[in-house]
Amino acid sequence: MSFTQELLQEKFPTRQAVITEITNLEAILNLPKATEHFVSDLHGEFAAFDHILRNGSGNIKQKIFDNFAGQLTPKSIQEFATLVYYPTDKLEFQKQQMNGEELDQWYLDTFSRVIKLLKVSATKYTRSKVRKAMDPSFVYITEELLYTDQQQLDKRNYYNRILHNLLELGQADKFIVATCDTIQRLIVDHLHVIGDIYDRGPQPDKIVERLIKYHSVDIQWGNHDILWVGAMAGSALCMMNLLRICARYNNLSIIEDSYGINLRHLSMYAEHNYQDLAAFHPRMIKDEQQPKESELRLISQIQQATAVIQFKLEGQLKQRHQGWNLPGVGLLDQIDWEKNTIKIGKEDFPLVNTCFSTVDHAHPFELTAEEKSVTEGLLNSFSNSTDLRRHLDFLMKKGKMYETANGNLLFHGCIPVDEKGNFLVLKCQQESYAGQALLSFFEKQLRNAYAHPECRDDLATDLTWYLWQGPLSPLFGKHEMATFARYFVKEEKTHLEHKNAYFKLRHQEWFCRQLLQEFGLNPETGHIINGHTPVKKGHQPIMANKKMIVIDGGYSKAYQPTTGIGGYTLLYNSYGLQLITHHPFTSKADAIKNGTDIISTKRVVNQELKRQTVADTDTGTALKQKIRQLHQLLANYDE
Ligand SMILES: O=P(O)(O)OC[C@H]1O[C@](O)(COP(=O)(O)O)[C@@H](O)[C@@H]1O
Ligand SMILES: [Mn+2]
Repeated sequence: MSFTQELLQEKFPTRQAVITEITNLEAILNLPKATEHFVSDLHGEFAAFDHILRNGSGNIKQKIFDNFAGQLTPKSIQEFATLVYYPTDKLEFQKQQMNGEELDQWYLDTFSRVIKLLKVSATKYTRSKVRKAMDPSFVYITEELLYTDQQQLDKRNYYNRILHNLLELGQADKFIVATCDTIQRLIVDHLHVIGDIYDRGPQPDKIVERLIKYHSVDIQWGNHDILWVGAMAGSALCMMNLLRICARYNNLSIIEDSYGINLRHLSMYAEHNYQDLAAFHPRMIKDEQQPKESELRLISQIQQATAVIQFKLEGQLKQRHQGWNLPGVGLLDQIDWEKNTIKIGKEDFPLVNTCFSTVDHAHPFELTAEEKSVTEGLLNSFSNSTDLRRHLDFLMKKGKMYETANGNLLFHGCIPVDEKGNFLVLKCQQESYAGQALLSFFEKQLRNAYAHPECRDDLATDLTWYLWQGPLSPLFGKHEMATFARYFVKEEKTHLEHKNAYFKLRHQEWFCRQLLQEFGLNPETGHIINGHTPVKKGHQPIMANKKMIVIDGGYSKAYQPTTGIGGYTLLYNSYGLQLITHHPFTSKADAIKNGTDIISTKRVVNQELKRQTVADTDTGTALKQKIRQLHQLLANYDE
């Protein structure tokens, strides 16, 4: 008997136990496929993300429509939906609007509604799974209410008694909140986050905290997430990039207040060595409060200081890896200090907005003693931040370079290819990597770097930075990042970042099919789900005869003028795939008070010919395998 068989026998020691388990698993196979939810490029926009999780991208509202149409007015439907999304706040709001008998009646109506909604949200799951999704203190009552047949008079009295008791014993609010939470929990079974949780927006830490508590999630890393992982893995270059971006988006409080990393030394150093330069003021987002003048100055100084350290460290890295093709990186040695020009490619360009007083012209990549000590101190503080480490541990645990899920291929950026669609090859230490192998190579190196934060100048640590902006990085997908030129050169042609051929080819069905095959998926039924590149106004997120879906719709407020919307999400339920377009999120207070929902349109991408069941999913494949093993075990038991 194999080891697996022995384990199974221990768990199911009698013939009857095996038969019960087989029956149970067979029943699960016939349940409808549970709903998967896809989001991407959250970029620190916690409130919008939280709202989308709460409303299940419109799934909750849809269930209310389907089950209460004709019984509730559109306004009551919206109010009920808001209660399910934000039960605690909506209850408070409701209690300010009503009292006495009117309020009691509202509670009784609400009890029945939430129970009915819970019932329809639970139909796809086994009783045991539904029970696990409940607040333990209300399991007994909820099950009585869920599975009681109200049509029988005796039972109806019993049911009503429970509801009245909840009210009389002061448990009404707690019960409603618990039930709404369970509905939210059941409405989506699994969440896929296709990268870029971090940078630009104000609260990536709250997003990660929410994900840690979420019932089922996987993450495909984005290039911005890698900056943070890289910083924790000991890459000073990743750390300087993320600090520069935090300054650029006026988000330094994430570092100080959320992650408890003291920036005093950096601020003092920046104040001493840099002037106020408007080109380094933070990018201001519409509707956001302007910082005070003194704050603007300090942010500008910090952005300059971190940018200059970044450019010096880039030069050092370029010297360590001369074989890596890195245009646009470490350009400080291309400056003609007399003429105040820089050579980019073959041309010289005048420099603007310069802030190079700490650069030694003879050794432009060398950090000054103070830059060294600031950098060293910051790296240590990053590594000592328990919350940051906890968050990044979670990203490493739940994250991967790519995921295959129920026939679909999920990754943040691209698979680097040439114009004909051939996979580009990365050579590293006498080995060559391309296609799927390239992604696996990077993942292995990243895990290695993260496991050894004490090694700061080794290949694995430098590769974490390469993932951020290297030309063959699947998470980046451009030939270079023109950060230096965008700060210091006016000519726009130096700012161009050419996208990898992947981004043109992904419009072609044959190409997407080839990629699905490369990752072992069925090109007939699979889809590729991508983030990373905001879908511009007037462009289509669904491409290649529906084989490719790009869901970066711009949660990041800075990118909403480009996309013209508030973001996309994707739902994959038993009927197929639906793409949801969201309006920009206003605020939680607006959602509660005015019932503002942000769903704009829902588009069916793909409709299954036959409703999908668990048997058609990855879980189904695993269950069928288990059923086969149980049948083998059954043969060992006497009848
Ligand atoms: O808009 P900003 O802050 O200047 O950032 C632009 C930079 O961000 C990048 O687009 C990378 O970030 P994304 O992954 O969000 O696209 C670079 O290619 C580009 O240089
Ligand atoms: Mn990205």
